[in-house]
Amino acid sequence: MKAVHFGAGNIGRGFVGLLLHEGGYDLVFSDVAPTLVETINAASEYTVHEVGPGGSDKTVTGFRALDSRADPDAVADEVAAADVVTTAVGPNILPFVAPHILEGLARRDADAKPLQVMACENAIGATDTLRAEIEKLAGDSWGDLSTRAVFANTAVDRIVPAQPAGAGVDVTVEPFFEWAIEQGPFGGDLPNIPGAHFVDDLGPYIERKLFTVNTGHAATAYFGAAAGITRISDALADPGIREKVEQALGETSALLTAVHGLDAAELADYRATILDRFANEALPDTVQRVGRQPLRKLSRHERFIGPAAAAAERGLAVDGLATAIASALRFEDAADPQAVELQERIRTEDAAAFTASVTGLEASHPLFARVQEEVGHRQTELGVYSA
Ligand SMILES: NC(=O)c1ccc[n+]([C@@H]2O[C@H](COP(=O)([O-])OP(=O)(O)OC[C@H]3O[C@@H](n4cnc5c(N)ncnc54)[C@H](O)[C@@H]3O)[C@@H](O)[C@H]2O)c1
Ligand SMILES: O=P(O)(O)OC[C@@H](O)[C@@H](O)[C@H](O)[C@H](O)CO
Repeated sequence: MKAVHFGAGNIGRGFVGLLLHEGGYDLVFSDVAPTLVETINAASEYTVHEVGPGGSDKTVTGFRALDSRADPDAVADEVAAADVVTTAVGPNILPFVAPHILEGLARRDADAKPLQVMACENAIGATDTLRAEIEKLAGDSWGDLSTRAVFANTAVDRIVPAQPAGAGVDVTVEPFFEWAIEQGPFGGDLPNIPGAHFVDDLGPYIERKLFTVNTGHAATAYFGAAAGITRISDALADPGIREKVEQALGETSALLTAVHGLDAAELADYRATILDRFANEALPDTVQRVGRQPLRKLSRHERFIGPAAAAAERGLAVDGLATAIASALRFEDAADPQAVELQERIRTEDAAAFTASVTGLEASHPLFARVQEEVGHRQTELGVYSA
């Protein structure tokens, strides 16, 4: 069995690649970073170091890597002959992966089993987004090609920090992981991924994950950055920060109970487990990595505005989420183009226009005025004019 995985970065090697290897797949990584591709091809095995309570080392073998910019032809051939294709490139990169999958489907034997495609990104419906990109590119030819692949949404959860320079292909990760996958699209012929669980309705799983793990993580990062803290575990060790993160997560849990009927006591346990994971001192994770791309994180269906908007529509509390959003508006990182753009725009756009374009909220939405108010506070703090 063969799996082609796009994005040989942190989660690609430290989670998706590891589980596919354990499931018996030969692994072909496809990436656009030539040095990373070379380093992977120079190694015959790599180690996934799980650090923290219960962690152990896992060895991955049977892999190689391709540079999809230098050798798109080889990537298409690998996709044509693969059983599974996965991605972990970032939701904004999916349009650049789509042409490779489409070309692979065009070259695929029409009698072969359908290719099983799963995007493993932190976003609701990421595989649907990838499929839509492929369909758009294919145009009229999609009618024939669509039978050559099945597409399943997934929710992946494992914290994989940025790896230190010199680590080679090895990856340091937390021991915890969870991978939930929609099972309907496979028609009973499930991919062999040990430890993954297949579910009928992914909606509650992806929302529970994104609006708890990722809301709490990003809130910890932005509160931590505002306090001059670098490590996520140090940020959460600050009682004032922890209290604010817990307040925001109390609100997202109330929403998940209201929308999906999730049990409040089980959600409390889930939150406690997650905060323990953030507090893992053995994991060298930073507020810069977790807070990266703040414009994406402040967009309409993401970890802050998504749950806060839905909560406001139901008349549920949003004070904790609004405080986290206010902190996100203060995130600065000269090495992160979105953080630079965020700070530039907050200095130059009026509060209402900024709120509308960054969050995607309509001015009439019950959350709009609250976010606009936080934008105004930030502008006052910066001494810039707000209309
Ligand atoms: N790191 C985590 O803890 C974690 C956990 C769950 C989900 N995720 C999600 O996984 C995705 C990747 O995150 P990451 O932390 O591994 O990031 P990363 O930056 O470590 O890895 C991304 C990789 O994608 C490669 N890439 C960029 N453009 C590409 C292209 N066009 N084709 C192929 N490869 C390309 C990059 O070179 C890089 O190696 C994101 O959507 C993230 O939200 C990350
Ligand atoms: O990858 P992002 O930028 O969407 O979010 C940063 C982190 O919160 C994220 O990578 C987590 O570590 C991960 O989602 C844990 O499963």
